[in-house]
Amino acid sequence: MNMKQDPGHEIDPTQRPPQMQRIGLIGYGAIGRAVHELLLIHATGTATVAGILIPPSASIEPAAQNESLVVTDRLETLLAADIDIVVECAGHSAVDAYAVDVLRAGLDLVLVSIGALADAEREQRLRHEATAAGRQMLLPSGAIGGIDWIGAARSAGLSEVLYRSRKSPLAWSGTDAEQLVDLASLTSAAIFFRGTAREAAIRFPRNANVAATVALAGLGLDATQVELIADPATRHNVHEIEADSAGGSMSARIKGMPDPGNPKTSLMTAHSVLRTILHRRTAMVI
Ligand SMILES: NC(=O)C1=CN([C@@H]2O[C@H](COP(=O)(O)OP(=O)(O)OC[C@H]3O[C@@H](n4cnc5c(N)ncnc54)[C@H](O)[C@@H]3O)[C@@H](O)[C@H]2O)C=CC1
Ligand SMILES: O=C([O-])CC(=O)C(=O)O
Repeated sequence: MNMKQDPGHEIDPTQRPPQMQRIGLIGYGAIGRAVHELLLIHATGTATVAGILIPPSASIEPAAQNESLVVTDRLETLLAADIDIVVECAGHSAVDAYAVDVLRAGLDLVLVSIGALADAEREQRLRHEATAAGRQMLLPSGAIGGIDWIGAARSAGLSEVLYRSRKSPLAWSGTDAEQLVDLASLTSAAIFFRGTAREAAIRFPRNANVAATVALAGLGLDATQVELIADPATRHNVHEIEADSAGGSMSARIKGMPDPGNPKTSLMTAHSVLRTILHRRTAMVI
C-alpha cells in the first residue's frame, strides 16, 4: 500500500474497523482504571485505550497490557499514539496542564473533572480553544442523573435548582470539610456547606464536580444552590436535585455506591464516561 506514515504513528488508521476509537486516558486512579476495564468488557472492537498519561515518577499496572499500549508522563507521547479522543480523569490541575493542548491538537476532550470549569477564566479559555479548534468538550453526567431534564428545562423557564450531596465522613476526609465540621466525632448528619455551585466546586475539587455539572446544565454556577452533608449513617454517595421550572418540577435522588478504590467517587461515574465514549459512534443516541 502506498501510504505515507507519520513516524510517530505505528498504526495504519485505514486498517482499523471504522468505528474504532483510540482513547488516551489522562489519570489512572479510580475512574481511569474503571473506564479501561469497562471498555475491555463493553467496547471490544469499537473503542480501545491506546495510551495512558500518568504523573512523572508514578507507575501503574494497566488493566490490560498489549505491546502498543503507551504509558507516559508526557502529553506529546500520549497524543503520538494515534489517539482519537482524550478522557481526562485526573483532577483540576491536570485540566490546567493538558486541556488546551488536547483541543489544539484537534481532539475532542471528555472532561470528568467538571468542577474545574467553576473557574470562569478557565471555562472561557477552554470554550474558546474548543471553538477555535472545531472540537468539543464532552461533559459526562458522571455520578448524577437528570441532567437531560435540567438542560431541557432551561428553555422551559427553569427558575430554581438545588443540588445536595450526602456522603460518609470518610468521603469528606482530606478536604476543606475538616475545617467546617469535626468529621471523626459526628453522630448525626451535618450540613457543613451551603452556597453556590461555583463556591462548592472550587472549594471541594474532589467532591463537588457534580455541583458544577448540574449548574452548567441549568442555571449556571452562581444561581445553582448547593448543600454538602457529612452523614455517618450513610454508606452511599447520595445525590439529590430539586428543581422548579414553568415546565414542571423535578425531585431526584440517587443513592450511588462509592468506588472501592476512592470513597469520594461514585462507581457510576466511570459507567457514564463509557456511555459518553460509546455515544460518539452509535447510530442512535439516547
Ligand atoms: N464528574 C463527576 O461526576 C465526577 C468527577 N470526579 C473527578 O474525576 C477526577 C478523577 O477522580 P478519581 O479517579 O476518583 O480520582 P483518583 O484520585 O482515584 O485518581 C486520579 C488519578 O489522577 C492522577 N493524576 C493527578 N494529576 C495528574 C496529572 N497531571 N497527569 C496525570 N495523572 C494525574 C493521580 O495520580 C491519580 O492516579 C477527580 O477530579 C474527581 O474529582 C470524581 C467523581 C465524579
Ligand atoms: O462521585 C461522586 O459521588 C461525586 C463526586 O465525587 C463529585 O461530584 O466530585
